[in-house]
Amino acid sequence: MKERMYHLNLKPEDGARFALLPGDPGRVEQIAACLDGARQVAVNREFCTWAGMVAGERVLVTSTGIGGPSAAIAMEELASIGVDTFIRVGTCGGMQLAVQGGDIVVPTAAIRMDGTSREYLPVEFPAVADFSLTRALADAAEQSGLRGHLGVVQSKDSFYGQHEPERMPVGQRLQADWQAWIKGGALASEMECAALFTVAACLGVRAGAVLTCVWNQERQAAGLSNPETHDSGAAIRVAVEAVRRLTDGGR
Ligand SMILES: O=P(O)(O)O[C@H]1O[C@H](CO)[C@@H](O)[C@H]1O
Ligand SMILES: O=c1cc[nH]c(=O)[nH]1
Repeated sequence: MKERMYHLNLKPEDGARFALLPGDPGRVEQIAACLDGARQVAVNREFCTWAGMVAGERVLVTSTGIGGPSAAIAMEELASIGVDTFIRVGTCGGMQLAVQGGDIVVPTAAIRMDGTSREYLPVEFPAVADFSLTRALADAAEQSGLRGHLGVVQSKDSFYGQHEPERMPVGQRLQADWQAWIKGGALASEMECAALFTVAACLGVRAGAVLTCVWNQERQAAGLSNPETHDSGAAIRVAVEAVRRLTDGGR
């Protein structure tokens, strides 16, 4: 029998062309429930993998855990068993006032404030989502009827550096950068897109993402209503519909 992947515990014969990548292992089963004939394939550390079918195409669902290092590991090991199309199905916090809890965000690119992507390519190299994949995600999001946003997201390594920067010795820098990202139009903040888009460029595979906005700290600070949601159902449906569109001749 062939060797299993060191972290994901998958065998080469478990491979597929498509992978859906939530950060949270708790989201894997919810995504798998939208596939045909899904079953669990492997579990190790934060990496839980199920496999099922969409429009006759085998699709893997693998959790990446939180942050760039484990997301890069998941992408590397999945690519080594044949995955060439990756869709992160994640969550984010809104930065622009128009991006509210419950909205869908489809990233076109990610600000590389993470550490992992810098161990792949110099920081001047942009972390860009695959165009055909992003178009399929944006079309599927539009069809969903939910409020959706297409644009740049910010990827960082410290969740609490985002939410409590004033506690950090480098807080002034974090806050100044945060305001600059907002002025530049960054829609939302999350933790994996920059690593995934950069590693995908290095591996010659496609990567995109669809994110559920869970809340918006800027709306809170401005005294505006700040609806909060932890339901990723709509983003999951958008991701599965995008896979369907890509398997229907969109490649
Ligand atoms: O819900 P997931 O996909 O994990 O995404 C977001 O949630 C985590 C932080 O709470 C980070 O991984 C961030 O990117
Ligand atoms: O505010 C948020 C919400 C989700 N994920 C993040 O990284 N930040």
